[in-house]
Amino acid sequence: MKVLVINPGSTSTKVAVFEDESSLLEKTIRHSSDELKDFKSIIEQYDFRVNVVEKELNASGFNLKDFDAFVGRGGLLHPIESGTYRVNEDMLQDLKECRYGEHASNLGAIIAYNLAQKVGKPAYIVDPVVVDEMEPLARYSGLKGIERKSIWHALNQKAVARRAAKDLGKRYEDVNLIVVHLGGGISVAAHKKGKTIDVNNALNGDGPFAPERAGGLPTISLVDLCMSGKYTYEEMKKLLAGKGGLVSHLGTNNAIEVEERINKGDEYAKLVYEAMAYQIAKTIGEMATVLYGEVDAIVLTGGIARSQMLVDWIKERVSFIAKVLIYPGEDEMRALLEGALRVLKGEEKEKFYERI
Ligand SMILES: Nc1ncnc2c1ncn2[C@@H]1O[C@H](COP(=O)(O)OP(=O)(O)O)[C@@H](O)[C@H]1O
Ligand SMILES: CCCC(=O)OP(=O)(O)O
Repeated sequence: MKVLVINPGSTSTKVAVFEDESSLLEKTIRHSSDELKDFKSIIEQYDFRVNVVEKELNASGFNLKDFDAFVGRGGLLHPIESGTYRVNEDMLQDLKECRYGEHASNLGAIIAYNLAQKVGKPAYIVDPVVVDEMEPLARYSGLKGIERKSIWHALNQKAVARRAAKDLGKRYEDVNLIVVHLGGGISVAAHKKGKTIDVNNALNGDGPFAPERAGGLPTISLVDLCMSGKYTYEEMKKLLAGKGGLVSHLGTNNAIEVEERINKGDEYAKLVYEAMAYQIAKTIGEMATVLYGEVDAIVLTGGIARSQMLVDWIKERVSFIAKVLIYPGEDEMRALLEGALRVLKGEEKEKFYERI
């Protein structure tokens, strides 16, 4: 069975082809903040991202007719349980309207579906960024009517958490982990015996700043900026998610470039990068309290977990809590494949998304 996997992230588009469990192609195409800056919305990026996918397929001699199924990273829908969902009209409508917000992952289902339609095959998403297992206490903010939301790297966090539990010689359902995904956005989650009971909103809300996200901000200063007349509503949203974090301070979403600058003696770049590590460590500390200090391991994953510099800064501050395990990069492409295969092989029932 041949499956095409499409994973649009905020700083990259990842494309993979699998024949059953074997990988035939895995490509990551990175997008600089400069390259994406002129798109007014995520949906406007559709042609650009599809071209990226088609170019990779053509270059490697694949044809859409070769595929039995298409699977995309799942985007901003209403909160749902973990699983493999068949892409349907209800889902497409919410994603196209960006009813629950804008993020590159909204394009995963749309691209997978449109390519699948051309050859009459099914399209799926697996564990989208809105998988919600938060406990009631975690949902409260200090303002009635504003609820904390579970928007995170659910797909990779779940896959890597299972791998870490296995490496600890235990089942995922028997361990407590704090998992940190270090990507264009950063999510820090408390996994308690197989359920993610709390996580920062990696897109907009709380938690550390990230390569292209502002993270938690002093509220009155934020209100002042919103009311200053300098920015429209749309510009303000883009400032917080897209032009925040490293992009805001250093003009780039590329952590490798930041490290190059630091190695050449850029002191400001070093301060900003270390401040990001500081905020990540602080959020790990918060999640340790969520787990009453009973933490089997802290797990660092995502693209920036490849950075020795950032990992060392985080380790210095959190190693007293639990051992730190590093899984650089991500398992998202294989996790998407496995979710689709479970359904295609009849091992699991496909789920259907309904608009509410
Ligand atoms: N070897 C590396 N050292 C430091 N940072 C890295 C390395 N490889 C990738 N990155 C950074 O990881 C980030 C992207 O992470 P990734 O998980 O692929 O992101 P996303 O899926 O959110 O686009 C970028 O800032 C990129 O520069
Ligand atoms: C929308 C939450 C997940 C996220 O931030 O993904 P990226 O790091 O790919 O932007």
